Amino acid sequence: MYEGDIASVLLTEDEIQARVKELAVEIASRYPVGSPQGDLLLVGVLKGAIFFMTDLSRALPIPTQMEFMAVSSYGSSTSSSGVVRILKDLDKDIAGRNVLIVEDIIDSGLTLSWLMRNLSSRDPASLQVVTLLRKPDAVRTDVEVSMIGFDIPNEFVVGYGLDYAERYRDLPYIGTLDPKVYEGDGGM
Ligand SMILES: O=P(O)(O)OC[C@H]1O[C@H](OP(=O)(O)OP(=O)(O)O)[C@H](O)[C@@H]1O
Ligand code: HPA
Ligand SMILES: [Mg+2]
Repeated sequence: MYEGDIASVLLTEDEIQARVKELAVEIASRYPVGSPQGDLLLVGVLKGAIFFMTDLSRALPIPTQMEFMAVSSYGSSTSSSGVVRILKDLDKDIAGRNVLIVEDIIDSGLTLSWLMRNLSSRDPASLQVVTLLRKPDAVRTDVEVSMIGFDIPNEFVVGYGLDYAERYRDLPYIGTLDPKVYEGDGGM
């Protein structure tokens, strides 16, 4: 599939699945069952986090509830537009809840810092973040990320939910995209 478009496999399906299980254990240790704030509320950031969210929630040994928010800042580019747009907001009020943002990747960190500001203004009891991937540039932003699956090099990656112009999300692994695919789009 996508013959010739993937330059290299960065994380195999097995590596991703093993790390998701470790993250689930880490998350469960932070949220005691039976808290007065109710079940942990996972907020998945669409569309990129779709597979991470569904795999993580099923690996978690504690009861969780799910909400989704859709935001976009990349569109058909390999660099952030710098403008975060809400395409779909949460359905429920998160005031007084323990909220865990589930992200696929923190790259420039712009989306997450915007999300943290937006969600903390809704008065959750607690607000933490788990991301599957983080790139080095994100370290320069001031957002505190509680749990990280993998730190990866500064290359545009696709697969396991991550897209380029809406393609490649359906790959079960994460790979780097051959630059010939995005040459001329003005991105990285
Ligand atoms: O740290 P940043 O530089 O802000 O990049 C990270 C964000 O960018 C991607 O979303 P995108 O805007 O591509 O929307 P998508 O999830 O629907 O693909 C990704 O899924 C993160 O949410
Ligand atoms: O490397 C990336 N790949 C796909 N989507 C992204 N959104 C931010 N960084 C990336
Ligand atoms: Mg995208």
